[in-house]
Amino acid sequence: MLPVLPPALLALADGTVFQGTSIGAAGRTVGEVVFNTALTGYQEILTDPSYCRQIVTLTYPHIGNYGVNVQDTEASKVHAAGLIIKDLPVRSSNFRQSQTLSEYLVAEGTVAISDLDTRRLTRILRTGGAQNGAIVAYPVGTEVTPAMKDEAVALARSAPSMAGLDLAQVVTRDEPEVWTETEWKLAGADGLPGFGQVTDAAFHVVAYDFGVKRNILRMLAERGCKVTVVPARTPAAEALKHRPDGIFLSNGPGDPEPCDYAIAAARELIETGIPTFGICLGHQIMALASGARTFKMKFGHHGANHPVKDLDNGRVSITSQNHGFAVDAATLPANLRATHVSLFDGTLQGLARTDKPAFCFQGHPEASPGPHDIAYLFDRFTDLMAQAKA
Ligand SMILES: NC(=O)CC[C@H](N)C(=O)O
Repeated sequence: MLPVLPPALLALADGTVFQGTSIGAAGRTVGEVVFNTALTGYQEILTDPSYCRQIVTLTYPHIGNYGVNVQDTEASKVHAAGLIIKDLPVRSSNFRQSQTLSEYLVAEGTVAISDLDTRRLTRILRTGGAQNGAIVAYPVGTEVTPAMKDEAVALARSAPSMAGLDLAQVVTRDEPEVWTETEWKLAGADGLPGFGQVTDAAFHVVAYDFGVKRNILRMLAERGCKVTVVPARTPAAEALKHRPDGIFLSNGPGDPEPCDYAIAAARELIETGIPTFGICLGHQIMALASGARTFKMKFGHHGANHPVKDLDNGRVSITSQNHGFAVDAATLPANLRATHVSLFDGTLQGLARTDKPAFCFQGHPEASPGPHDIAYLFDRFTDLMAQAKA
């Protein structure tokens, strides 16, 4: 006999209510509901700090097939406000599995819902744009009433709008940390699976943690960087005390515009001429620091198969994406040029300063999860640092 599962509701601020099954922690959650089209990588998505205050709908129907493991986490905890999926397989299997997805969600206190029509939900979000929502998970056997649905809609409407929210301060760290761990390999230097360590670092990078993903730090370390990860509010003068060869501006949640402390630090650091690389929120912060503007997109880009064109050589990369804001191409100052563009909607994907060794990318070259086509941007950063040192 199949187990009786606890009921759950997903309510959207527009009044739409879906009934499904709770597959995570009991309780309630609110956030901006977005959809991600990646086929795999749910653990990396859940733990990506950029999803703070967002409830993620995964459009791929079977989620949980390979459980979760110790290595694939992008941060020390789940950051997504909630998870929405179509179907949780009864069994999961993988040689690295340490928990099932459901066990993990319960342990992390993450409220999640399955067994609802995620295609219908995605169409609502795509047509009307991302909107706030709430998931309410009830105890087994609860009879869901119309009053409970009304209450869930009211909860969805109580969530603040993402526009104007500085969430980098919410997810950043308190103290600096030195990072030396390289990428996970099936067979490392000793022939065993595991992460490596950077030895004899060629470069020292100061990385601003606005919600940094671990794979970014690993890809920097893999390329010979010792990374000092610093809190979001670190003033430029403080960062310079580390005598960095390069400055990295990380990804992160929320609206870039209110992050005035980060914009000011980035402006000052880029001015020094130290090579600077920004990813996602870091790209937006570099653009704002250079005088461009950002705007809130209708439903953003969240997936692992977005084609992006490199305007310098025409090369198209399939990329990982997760952003709800973008830099307005019409506002670029004379010293900021477009280097990459999305082939989905023509929005800006990459920028470079014409007067300083600083560049940035809107998508996720660390691709965790996702394809590695555009990992060359990390090499561009180490090349810039090598040139500056020579
Ligand atoms: N992944 C990110 O860094 C996202 C940046 C920003 N929070 C956005 O939604 O656009």
